[in-house]
Parts: sequence; C-alpha cells; structure tokens
Amino acid sequence: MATSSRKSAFHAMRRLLPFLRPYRFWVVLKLLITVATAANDIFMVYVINVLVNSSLSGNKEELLQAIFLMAASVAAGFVMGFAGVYASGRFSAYAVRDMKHTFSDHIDKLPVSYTETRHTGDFSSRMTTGVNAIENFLNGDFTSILFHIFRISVCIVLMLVMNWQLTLLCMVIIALTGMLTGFINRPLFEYSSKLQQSLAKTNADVQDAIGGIHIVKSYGLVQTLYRKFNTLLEQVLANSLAIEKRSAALGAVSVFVNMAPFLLFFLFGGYLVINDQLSVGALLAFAQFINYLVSGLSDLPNQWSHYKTTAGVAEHLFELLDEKTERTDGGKPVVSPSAPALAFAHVSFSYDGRKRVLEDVSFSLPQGKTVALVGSSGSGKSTVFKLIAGFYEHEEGTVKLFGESLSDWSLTAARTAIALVSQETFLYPGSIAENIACGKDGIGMDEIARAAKLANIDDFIRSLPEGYHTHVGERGVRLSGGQRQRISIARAILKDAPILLLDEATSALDSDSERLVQEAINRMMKEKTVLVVAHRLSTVIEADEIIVLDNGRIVENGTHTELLSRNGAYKRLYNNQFVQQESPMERLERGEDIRWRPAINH
Ligand SMILES: Nc1ncnc2c1ncn2[C@@H]1O[C@H](COP(=O)(O)OP(=O)(O)OP(=O)(O)O)[C@@H](O)[C@H]1O
Repeated sequence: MATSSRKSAFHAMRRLLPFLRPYRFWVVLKLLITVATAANDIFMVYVINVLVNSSLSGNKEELLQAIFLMAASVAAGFVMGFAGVYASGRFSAYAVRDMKHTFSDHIDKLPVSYTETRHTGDFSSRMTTGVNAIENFLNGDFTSILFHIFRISVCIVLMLVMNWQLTLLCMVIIALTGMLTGFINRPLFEYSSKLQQSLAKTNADVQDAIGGIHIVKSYGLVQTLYRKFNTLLEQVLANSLAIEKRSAALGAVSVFVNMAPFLLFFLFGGYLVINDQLSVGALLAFAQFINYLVSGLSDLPNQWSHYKTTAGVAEHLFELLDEKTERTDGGKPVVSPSAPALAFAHVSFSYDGRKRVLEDVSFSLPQGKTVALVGSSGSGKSTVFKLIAGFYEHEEGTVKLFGESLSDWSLTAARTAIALVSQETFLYPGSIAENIACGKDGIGMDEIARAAKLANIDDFIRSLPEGYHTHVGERGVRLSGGQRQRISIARAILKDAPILLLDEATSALDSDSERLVQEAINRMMKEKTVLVVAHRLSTVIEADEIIVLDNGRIVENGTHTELLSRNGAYKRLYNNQFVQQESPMERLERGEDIRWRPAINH
C-alpha cells in the first residue's frame, strides 16, 4: 500500500518534468545552488571552529584567515540566496504559466459529454488550488528536501568523525524529543483538520446563502439559515479553543524539547573538553551541527507531507490531461446544393449507454425550410441539437449535413455551418461588440451594428454611455434577459451560418421585450434553414413541418393543420401547451373570438 502510494506520488511528480524541461538551466542552477548553500553552512561551522580555537590559542594569522573566510562565506551565502530564489521563482512561474496554457487548451478540447457531467467548480478548483499548490512546491519545498537531506547527511558524517560517542548521545536525545513532540502534536492535527472542515462548511453555507439570496429572502429562510450558521460557528469556536489550549501546552513543552539536547550535549561535551578529548571550537561546531540536525529533522516531515499533498493535487490535475479530447479528424466536404441541409436516418442515442433517449429518429430538413421540434419536457428535443452540433456522438444511424455524413465533417467545419441560439444566453467578459463578433476575425463595427439593428438591440446599445464598447460580465453593465437574448441573436445573425438551430425561450419576458425578441428571431429565420425547438404557437403554425417527439421517438409529423386534424399527440400538446401560452393579442391576431360570454345553463 505504502509502496504504491509512493509510486503514484513519484509518478505524479514525474509528470511535472515536461513542464520544467524548457527551463532546465534554471532548475539545474537552483539544484547546484541548493547543494552549495548547504555546503556553505557546513563550511561556516568549520570556520567558527577555527576562529574559536585560534582566538583561544592566540594564533593571529589563523584568526585573520578565519575572519576572511567567514566574510567570504557570508558573501557567497548572500549571492547564492539571491540567485537561488530568482532561479526557482523564474522556472516555477514559467512552468506554471505553461501548465495553465496546456490545461485550458485541453479543457477547451474536451467533449461536452465530459464537461456537462462535471461541476464547473471542479475545473476552477483544479486550475487554481491545484496549480497554486504546485507553484508553491516548485518555489519552495522542491529543493528544501534536497537541502536538508544533504546538510543532515554531511553533518552526521562529520560529527561521527569528530566524536562518535557524543554523536550517538545526540542522536538518542534528538530521537526521544522528536517522539515527545510528535505525541503532543498528534491531537493538534486532528483538531486542526476538524477546524478546517467546519470552516469549509461555514464558507460553503455562506456561499450557498448568498447565491440563493432571492429565494432565501422571499421564503423567509434567513432565521433558519442563521440558526444553522450559529451552530457551525460554535463548532468552529470549540475547535479553535481546543487548538489554542494544545498550542499553549506545546509552547511550554517545546522550550524543554529544544533545550534538552543542548543541556545534555554540553554536559557530556564539556566533560570531553575538560579532559582534552575535544577542542572548544569543535564543541561549538558540534552544537551548530546539532542545530542543523534538529531544524532539518523537524522541517523534513512537513516538507515531505507537502510533497505528498502536491503529488496528490498534481495527480488530480493531470487526470484532466488523460481525458480524451474531441475528435479532430474529418474535413470540409464539398456539399451538394440540392441535398437537404440536415438529415437524420434511424438515429439512436443514449447518454449512459443503457437508456435510449433517442430511438430510430429519421427526418430531413430541406434547405431554406423550417422544421419545428415539439414534445413534452425530456422527450429528446435538445438532444437532437447536441448530436447535430457534435457535442455527443450518436450510436446508431446516420446524421448528414448537406448530404455528407457528420463523421466526414471536422467538428470545426460542421459547427461553422450552424448557428445555435439557445435559451441560455452566454455572454463572456468583454465589450458588447466583442460579444456580438464572438471571436470572428476582421469584423468591422458597421457589420456588428447592422447585426445588432436586425436583432433590435442597436438603439439600446447606443444609449449606453460607452455604446458598443460597454463591458458586460461580472463588473460590467447588467442586462435584462431580453437584452441578453437579442445580443445572442445579433451574434447568430453576424455568424451567418446556413443552418440555424433555435431553442425558443420558455421563460416569460415582458410583452415589449418579448415583441422585440420575436421580431429579431423572425428576421433571422428568413432565408435560413431552421430547426427550431418550438414553444410558441406562431412558430409551429408557420413551420414547414412539425416533428412530434415523445420519449425519444417521432410519433407524428406533418404541418400544423394536418396534425391537428389527426387528433393525436400533437393535438394534445397543442391544447395543453401552445394555446395556454398565447396572449389574448396573439389569439385575436389569429382571428379567434375571445369575447367573454356568461355561462348559460340550458
Ligand atoms: N447530459 C445528460 N446526461 C444524461 N442524461 C441526459 C443528459 N441530458 C439530457 N438527458 C436526458 O435525456 C432525456 C432527453 O433530454 P432533452 O434535454 O433532450 O429533452 P428536451 O425534450 O429537450 O427537454 P426540455 O424541453 O425540458 O428541454 C431526458 O430524459 C434527460 O433526463
């Protein structure tokens, strides 16, 4: 078990190497400096030894030499300190930058099937906490472990050479005091991990409460949450107090633990000096070696645990790089002008490989026509869109774009042929103009404004103080649902893809906003081939064909009038869903008599 965890920690760390390779000069420099710094520390001890002995014996020449060597050692330590920090700072910053590039590039290429099933927090925590932990490790503990191991080893060898009995005595004392500290420390770890857990819980609760502040306020949940929060705070307080009590005890004990080796050492060492078995300089050098040993041995477990934690974090992070990316094969086939823009033939699909959410679906969408997909919630309408956009691969049957199988298209080419307008409007941090251009190169402001005009949003944008350069997003302008929708419609208009995949909004907008959005959609639909998930009666009535999905199967298809006359699934949907959503104005426009008549009992 232990071997396998060591192996996996080693394996995870090995995966950092490719990121360090381009900066190997700085890595090697840092390693050399680390060893040289440890050697310099030991050299300094030697110099102190000479300094003390020469002062006591009155050897001026040796004393001056020792002072000169000490100054040289201090100067070397100064230069190495600077160069070491600079070197590790440099390679860790560059390696982390490259790592972030690699990860974000890989995340971009991951299939939607992967990202849809993961919490967004998972990606961000891997990219922030994970990468930061690696950066800290590279910047610090990476070489500290080497430093201590090297310095401790040399110290022990020199101590054994100087006086092996005194060395053994020191080792036994250090081992005993180490065990004592560990014994006192252990419960402290437990309390501090409990404290971390309760703190994490309070943070999560606060985040949840703030995230859902509208619901919290409107349902009067404040008092309930307040009580829960208070209980958590009491737990945090209890754990903090327990830690403080232990820390106070540990502080007192640590004075003894730190002094004990020296007391016993000087007792025995002094005896050796009196009996001329050890020089005073050697005694002081010994004391300094013990100091190095104690500080190294107390630091190493921490650094080792940082190493293991970082290895765990790195493992978790690198798992992302092992995930298969979207396919990159296929090209841009030469399309036939007469072929249907889109055709499904006997397509079946399941998300989990067991339950089919589409079953033997076949339909065709001729160029320039509009097909409406209707069906109850969960019937598979959005899944059809996801297959067309190549977010998921269908299991059976064929999907063709302009007569060519989707698998012969590269995903980029297929997605260029499609403009997707979904209910979820995604605006990224940037200006309104950037959001409309949506990464399209070489787009002039006049084209952006033309698309915005068609989308009924130009006037609103111009009324903003910074117009098209207004920033949207976290710290940008707040936009209403309708305004966001119209910006995403402008984006689709500018994209000018031959096929429009439109998921009509179900959420109600106020009537003005609704009219503006609807006008924009109608303009966009003109002269395009449209597959629309329809929620509005006017859309289904005007569609060239309506496809009714039920539990992933096509149960009916035809025009509005044909389907109504069949008295089947569409008729039921029509009565339950579409008619209810219509406003009185729309019903009047359709010529329906909506005057209220008193009920007459015959
Ligand atoms: N990522 C997913 N993983 C697993 N199952 C999914 C996933 N997305 C959708 N489903 C399931 O597939 C079925 C069809 O879902 P889909 O979203 O296509 O329905 P829909 O007709 O668009 O529904 P709505 O009108 O509510 O948007 C549902 O049973 C749904 O639970």
